[in-house]
Amino acid sequence: MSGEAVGLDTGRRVLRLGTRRSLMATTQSGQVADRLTALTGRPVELVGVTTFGDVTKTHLAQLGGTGVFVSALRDKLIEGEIDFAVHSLKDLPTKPDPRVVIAAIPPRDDARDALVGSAKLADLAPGDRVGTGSPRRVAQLRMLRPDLEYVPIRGNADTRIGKVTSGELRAVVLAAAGLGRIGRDAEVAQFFDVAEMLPAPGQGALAVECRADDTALIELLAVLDEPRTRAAVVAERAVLATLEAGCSAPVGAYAADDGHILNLTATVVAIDGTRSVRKSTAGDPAAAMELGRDLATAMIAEGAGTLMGERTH
Ligand SMILES: NCc1[nH]cc(CCC(=O)O)c1CC(=O)O
Repeated sequence: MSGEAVGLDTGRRVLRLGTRRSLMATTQSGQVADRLTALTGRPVELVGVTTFGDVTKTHLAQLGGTGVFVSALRDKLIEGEIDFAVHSLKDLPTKPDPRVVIAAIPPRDDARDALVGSAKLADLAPGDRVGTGSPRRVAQLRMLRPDLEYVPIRGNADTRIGKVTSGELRAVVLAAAGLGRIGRDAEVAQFFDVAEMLPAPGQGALAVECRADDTALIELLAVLDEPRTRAAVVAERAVLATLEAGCSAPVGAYAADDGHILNLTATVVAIDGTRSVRKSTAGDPAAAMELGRDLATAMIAEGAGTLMGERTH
């Protein structure tokens, strides 16, 4: 989409939506843009932004910090070059940035992890090589299949799937939502039930972010918010924040409501897959934050902190 900005009339000018340039990012940004235009009549223009996470060759888990995909978009927001941004919620650091607000959390896509390859996990042969760059996935996969070889990989989903096609790896594990967004979900051999492989907190959900002082836009973007998804991801992220873990920690969490009660399950798994702490709880969606925080506190009492500590040297 494109169009002329109309002076200072914030009620009319084209809104600039900053997006990473990957197919996954432009697809999810485009969907949010179209939905916003459909609901409000406001035209939206996509503005491509290159992020450090897109150009670095460093393995993500070695970057040490969270939010490598996020900071470049936030910088553009603060500089006023874009009006809002769409992030994969699981890439957002739990530490709030006072300069920005999450103005909306749209309805969640598929939260599950998926195996791309020629066979289901149970049907792979001992020693088969499975690619994933995520300690959370490796730790949980090792619990299910300790006899496979787990190979750290990075790059966009296309690159990762290419390693299966080329025969370098037997399978790779990716987020189902991302595969759907790039039109590769037909290549999935197995969707992991959330009970056997807990997703990353916020997986499959998006965050629509704008400047904290842009009250008119905050009000406009609220039309995209879905309270049920928001409650679920608030609970999941409260687990992560209370555990003081980042997006590369072996922490899984998933919450969903049954119409009344929010059910939350979370796990911390030692990276070698030999030990884990896993707990579930349920409560009022209006108290999602406390639900997540209290569950994490109970997990820490059962040794979750020690398990996470063992992933670093
Ligand atoms: N960390 C990269 C990332 N961030 C969001 C997604 C997928 C989409 C989502 O979970 O919303 C992915 C790729 C993956 O984990 O396979």
